[in-house]
Amino acid sequence: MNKQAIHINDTTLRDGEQAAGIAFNVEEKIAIASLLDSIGVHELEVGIPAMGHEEAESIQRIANLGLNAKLLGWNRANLSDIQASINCGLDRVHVSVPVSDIQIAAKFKGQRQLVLDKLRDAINFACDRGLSVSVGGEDSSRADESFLLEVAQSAQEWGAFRFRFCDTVGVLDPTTTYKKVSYLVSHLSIVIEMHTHDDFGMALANTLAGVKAGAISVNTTVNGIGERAGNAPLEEVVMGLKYLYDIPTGIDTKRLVEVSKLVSKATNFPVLPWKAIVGENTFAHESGIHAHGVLQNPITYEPFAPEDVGWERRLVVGKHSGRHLLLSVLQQHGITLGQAEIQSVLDAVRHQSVKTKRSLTVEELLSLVPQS
Ligand SMILES: CC(=O)SCCNC(=O)CCNC(=O)[C@H](O)C(C)(C)COP(=O)(O)OP(=O)(O)OC[C@H]1O[C@@H](n2cnc3c(N)ncnc32)[C@H](O)[C@@H]1OP(=O)(O)O
Ligand SMILES: O=C(O)CCC(=O)C(=O)O
Repeated sequence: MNKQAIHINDTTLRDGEQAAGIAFNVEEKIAIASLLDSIGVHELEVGIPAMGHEEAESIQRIANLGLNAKLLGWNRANLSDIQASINCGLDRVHVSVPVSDIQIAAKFKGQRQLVLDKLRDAINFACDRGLSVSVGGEDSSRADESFLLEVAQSAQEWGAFRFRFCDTVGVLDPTTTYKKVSYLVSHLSIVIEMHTHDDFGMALANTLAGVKAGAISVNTTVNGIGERAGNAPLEEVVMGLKYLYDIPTGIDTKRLVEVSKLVSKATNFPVLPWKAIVGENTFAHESGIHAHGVLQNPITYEPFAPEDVGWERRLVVGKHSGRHLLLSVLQQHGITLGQAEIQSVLDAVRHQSVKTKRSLTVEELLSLVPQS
């Protein structure tokens, strides 16, 4: 596999915000864009200029920040959408066309030729105005492969610099993704970008499979927010590339938790504790056997060091804890117990944990230690 650095095009501010129930205000969009830029994300899909009003204002204000990241506006294959992007001060536009017959029937009267005509007009309009044009094949995964290739090759010929392969309803698995993306890569000279959804929990796996097949740009969202089950999470893609494929992104991974917290607050949706990379349990150890291993060597139960993403390791006492963890925690508080005493504290910990349905605080643990 080619190990060239992968380009991250984060769409938290476009597809991420399309999640039902999420609506960022201007200040939140600016704060998210600025933080993503400061950790080194290469490109930001900042929104949909054709929505007008507050959305256009936030895009305009982000464009005026002078960020290092390239900024991209999402557009339908409509000249008025592209004009709205220009009016926001963007010089890079993404033009989306439906490519599966299911989508073409719903949007373009079932006419494949209309897809090509509208795309050609949109690319010409944008290129004539000096814009860089990225093209997206909506529902690429369910499209007829020869028509998908025809659209992508036409986009390349008309001047697009990139083609986005969209698994719009998240129906691919990694093997199929690899085959489909390899086919496109072998017939195109422009960059292929992956855009995946998590309807079957495959968004990360399919993004990585696309990279393996030769895609060198990927669409992500912070915490995986996005339409329905969401998109490929930024934090998972960056850490997956780094540790599973040894592929650099140049992103400051130590701030991924900070980014996750900002976006979680702005969305008003909490991150689940067991969410990969950024969930608060990802470096918490309670179970006896795990804690025993981690106390000897953290790599027994951690794939990488917590500091790598901005977390700290937590050893917590609860229902599944064992003697070694208990002894270690108590020792930190100057308490040494014998075998019989430690077993009775452990029994009390289990009882209290079930009663309160959570781990114990240190104070609660200490209160269970018999006074000598
Ligand atoms: C897979 C994706 O995520 S695609 C991105 C989807 N994102 C969103 O929809 C969020 C933002 N959307 C919006 O604010 C609005 O839908 C707008 C401003 C884009 C359009 O709003 P409205 O004019 O009210 O139209 P509405 O959303 O009801 O319908 C969509 C229209 O776009 C057309 N359309 C859909 N996709 C495309 C496309 N790729 N290129 C051109 N036209 C398209 C539809 O056929 C329909 O056209 P019609 O009005 O002539 O029937
Ligand atoms: O960019 C496109 O073409 C569509 C992107 C998208 O959000 C999707 O297909 O899920």
